[in-house]
Amino acid sequence: MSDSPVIKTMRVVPVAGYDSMLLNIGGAHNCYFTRILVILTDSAGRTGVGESPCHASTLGLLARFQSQIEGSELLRLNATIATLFASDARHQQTAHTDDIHIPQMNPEKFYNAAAAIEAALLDLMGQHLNLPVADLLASGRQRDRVPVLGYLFYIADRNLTSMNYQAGQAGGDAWLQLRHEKAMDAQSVVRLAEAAAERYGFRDFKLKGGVHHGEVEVETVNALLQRFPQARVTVDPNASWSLDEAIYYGKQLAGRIPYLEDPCGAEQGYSGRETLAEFKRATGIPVATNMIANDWRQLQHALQLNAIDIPLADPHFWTMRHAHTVAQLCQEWGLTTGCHSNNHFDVSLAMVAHLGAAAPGDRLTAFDTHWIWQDGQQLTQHAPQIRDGHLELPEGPGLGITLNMKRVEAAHALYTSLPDKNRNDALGMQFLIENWSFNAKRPALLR
Ligand SMILES: O=C([O-])C(=O)C[C@H](O)[C@@H](O)C(=O)[O-]
Ligand SMILES: [Mg+2]
Repeated sequence: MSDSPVIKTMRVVPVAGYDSMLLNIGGAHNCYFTRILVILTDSAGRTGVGESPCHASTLGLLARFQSQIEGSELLRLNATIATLFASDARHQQTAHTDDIHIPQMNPEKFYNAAAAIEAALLDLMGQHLNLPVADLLASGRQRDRVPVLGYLFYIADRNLTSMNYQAGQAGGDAWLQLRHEKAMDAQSVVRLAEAAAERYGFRDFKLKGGVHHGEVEVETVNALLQRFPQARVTVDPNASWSLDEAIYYGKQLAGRIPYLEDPCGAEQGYSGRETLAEFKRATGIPVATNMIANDWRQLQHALQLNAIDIPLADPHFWTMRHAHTVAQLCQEWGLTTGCHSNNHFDVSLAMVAHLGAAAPGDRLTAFDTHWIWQDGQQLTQHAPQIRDGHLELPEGPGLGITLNMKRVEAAHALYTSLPDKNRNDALGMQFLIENWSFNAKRPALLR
């Protein structure tokens, strides 16, 4: 394969940006969030990039993989990725998950590392072939824009902390201001949704639950539905409700929401897959998950139990190509394709755009993205755009993005300056509730 470009360098750049004090079952988002960029250069003088969540163990894995990537032939991408999988057999024994802020979950970050490398290789391959990455995924490009939802959070009062949360821009766009301000009740979440809809044109919303008592979160969903009667609104309590509670709240929302996300989880010796199956039978509400079907083995069990309808296959914890395979499976087996997200920069936004653009069929639920909380902090020359409730596929070959190296170096300098580089949502939460600690079965404010 002498005419293949060869990977010359692999640079791993941890980067940081700013976040709002967003509440979830794991606590409060820190004022900083961290990510990893994998930047590859090849012998044709091109640069490819991928992004992943940041964790010390992911950085360790990437350092280990560097010698397998440098010197490899771009056109042997399949073999290169297979070698990574073969070199890390442990990933097959442990369920992986994105939820790095939830302490008991597995810290093994193999998939995060492989996903960032694979995305960077696909970016280079697309540039080499003069094709967008969406055309390299097995179904090829199906659409030029992907429906995305407005991801809403309750926001704690940053003034109660000594942390470096940013203030909004007064007098400008309402979203850019409100996303930094306290929003702890239904009315202020509706105001946030209005501002997000005005800026991005959303017709779908997801409320991050697992924060207040379930009654309050149902009330917030009701308020959103009342304000946006045509919208698809849902809530994700991250399995903090018991099965009984989930059925109780589910029956209140049935018929008015398109699906519920991880309404309950493992309890009393039953797995989350088993309780979700019971929830579905009791309420008839479709179930989405990013907690209990995160690898092929978990997905198989979830489907055998008929526990889920929408596997939210995030390319960062499946890899882009495996997430696309999940989308194909959804298409063939009558499930709905969706995608989970964490905070991210615009390289991840481009990865999600290409995945969504290549997902086959029309049973696609609006994809998650946290980007609206990071909008303005892009690390590329032109970030992909969200307009009219859709994420637009960037133009050009590969991922269609070009890094802004000045911004990347600044984000790396910010990362280097941070005392605590792994995500820890308990820190901010302890300003609100003394000695607060994580409990998988309790919403964050119920202590
Ligand atoms: O759908 C989910 O479970 C998530 O988005 C997990 C995230 O970690 C979310 O809870 C967050 O960022 O606070
Ligand atoms: Mg979720």
